[in-house]
Amino acid sequence: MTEAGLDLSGLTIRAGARVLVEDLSMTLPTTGITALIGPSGCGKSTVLRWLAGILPDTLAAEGQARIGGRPLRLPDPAIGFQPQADALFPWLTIAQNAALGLRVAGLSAPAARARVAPLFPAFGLAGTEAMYPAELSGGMRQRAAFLRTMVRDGQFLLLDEPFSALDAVTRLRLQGWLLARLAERPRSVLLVTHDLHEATSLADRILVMAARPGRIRAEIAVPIPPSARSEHSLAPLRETLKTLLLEDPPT
Ligand SMILES: Nc1ncnc2c1ncn2[C@@H]1O[C@H](COP(=O)(O)OP(=O)(O)OP(=O)(O)O)[C@@H](O)[C@H]1O
Repeated sequence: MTEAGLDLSGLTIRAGARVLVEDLSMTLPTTGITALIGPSGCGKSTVLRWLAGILPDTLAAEGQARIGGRPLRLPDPAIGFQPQADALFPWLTIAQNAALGLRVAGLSAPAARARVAPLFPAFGLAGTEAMYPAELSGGMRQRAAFLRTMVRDGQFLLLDEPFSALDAVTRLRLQGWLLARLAERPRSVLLVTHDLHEATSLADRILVMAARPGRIRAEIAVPIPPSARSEHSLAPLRETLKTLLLEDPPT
């Protein structure tokens, strides 16, 4: 791992007497995509929420995390978190939604608006500033959510199933679009997904979680360079992942 990467160790999360996540450790380098996969309910979103500093008070957590050697703050300015689906507020305009993360971080409304305004064209959202989420397509809403997450400039982006609500073509376009944004401004992405095609085609590394309690059961590097990845070349890796996931008994 590079010096300024994120190191998480010994994370245990409990809901009362129930252990949701047990002794989970992982590292994230400063750039690249790490996919986090695992059966439904194994604790993927819970781990992301803890890293983002928004775990509900009803859950108790212990564990250590450091970024480049310094302790992680909860919440930490180096971390950007995007919850499941697009999670835009329907009563706010796209410009207000996009500026929300900066407002929460303490910027005034005019300063936050000034920061997000120039980014609308690069996110394919020019002309949507005064519109409301319901007036946009699913792909545009998702790009607005990305804009809100990425404008905060955290080095580590935690993305919880960012493409799952999109149709297949929009999903492919947006996956390519995300790779282009990361090529412009390299960051480290922790991508939660249920889609093995998505995990194998985008990630450098795949962490497989097991359930009850949630823990990492395998870490698999994707051995094929992105330019050489194809349905055919990735098929054996997908089979390996499918086997690992099916070994976990259903809830
Ligand atoms: N606030 C909470 N209080 C009690 N239990 C919770 C709470 N939040 C999550 N859980 C439980 O923690 C477990 C993990 O949930 P989580 O949403 O993290 O799983 P997941 O792997 O992200 O699932 P999915 O893939 O279906 O989104 C589940 O059993 C869930 O019921």
